[in-house]
Amino acid sequence: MMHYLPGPAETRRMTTSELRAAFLLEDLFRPGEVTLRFVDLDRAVVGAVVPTDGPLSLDAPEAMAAEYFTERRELGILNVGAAGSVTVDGERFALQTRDVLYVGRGSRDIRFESDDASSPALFYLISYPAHASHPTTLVREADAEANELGSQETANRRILRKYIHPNGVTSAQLVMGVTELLEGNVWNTMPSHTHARRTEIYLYFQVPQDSVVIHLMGEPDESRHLVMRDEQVALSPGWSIHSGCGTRGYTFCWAMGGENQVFADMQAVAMDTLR
Ligand SMILES: O=C(O)C(=O)C[C@H](O)C(=O)CO
Ligand SMILES: [Zn+2]
Repeated sequence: MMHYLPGPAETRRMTTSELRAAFLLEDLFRPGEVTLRFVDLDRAVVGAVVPTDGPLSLDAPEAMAAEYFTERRELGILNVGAAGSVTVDGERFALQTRDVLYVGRGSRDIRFESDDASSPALFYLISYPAHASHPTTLVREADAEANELGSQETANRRILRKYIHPNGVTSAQLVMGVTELLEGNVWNTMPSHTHARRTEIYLYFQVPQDSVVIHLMGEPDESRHLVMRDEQVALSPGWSIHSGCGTRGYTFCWAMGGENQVFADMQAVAMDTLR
C-alpha cells in the first residue's frame, strides 16, 4: 500500500527500470475512477479522479484509519482536463483547466463531477497531513501569483504560478503551483536545487504525444534521469535535484510538503558540481 523511496546510496546502483519503479508514478488518470497512491515522502497522497458517467466521491481507504479523507489532512486539487466541479460539504466549486481548489482539514464530503462525460475533467490530487484547518478556497489560474522566469538564451523562459503558498491561499504545509514553458523553451529549474527541509512532487502534463521530458534527479554529483511522458509523476526526495528538459514545451504541477513553506528555501547547486 505504501510506496517507499530508496535513499541516495541505493539510488546510485539502480537500473533504469528500478529507478522508474521507485521514482515515477503512472496510470493515475483512469476514466470513471478515483486512484490514490500513498507515498513515503512527507506522508503524501498522490491521486487522480476522472468522473465520467456520474459523480465520484473521495473516501478514506481503510489504511488511513480515518472516518473521512480530510479528517487529519489537507488537499490540493488541480484540474488538468476539461471543465468540471468539486462539491465540498454541499458547496460547489467550478474548475476550468488549470484552476486549483484547496480543501481544508475537516471537510467531510468531497464529490467530483465533469461538465461533459465525453470530455472529462482530470482532477489531480495532492494531500499531506495537516495540524490546523484552513478555509477551502478556489484559485483560478488567472488569480494565481504569476512570475516570468528564465531567458531565451538558456531556453528556460517560463511562467511560474503559485496557487497555494503563504502569500496566497494559506495551508498547513502544502505548497502548490504550476509552471508553463513558453513557446520554444524547454528547461525547467536549471540551475537545479535540492531541498533540505521539503520534498517535492512533479506532475508533467500538456506534454505532446510525440514528445518526452527528461527529468533529472539524484544527488547533484550522481545525477540520474527519468524519461517522462504526459500525465506521469516524478517523486523528489529532499536530497535529489529536480530539473527537466523537454523535446518541446510542456507544463508541470509542482507540490511540496515538509517543515516550512518558504519557496526560496532551496539549496542551489553550482553548475560546476553537477555530474
Ligand atoms: O520552473 C521552475 O523553476 C519551477 O517550477 C521550480 C519548482 O517549482 C521548484 O523546484 C520549487 O521548489
Ligand atoms: Zn524545488
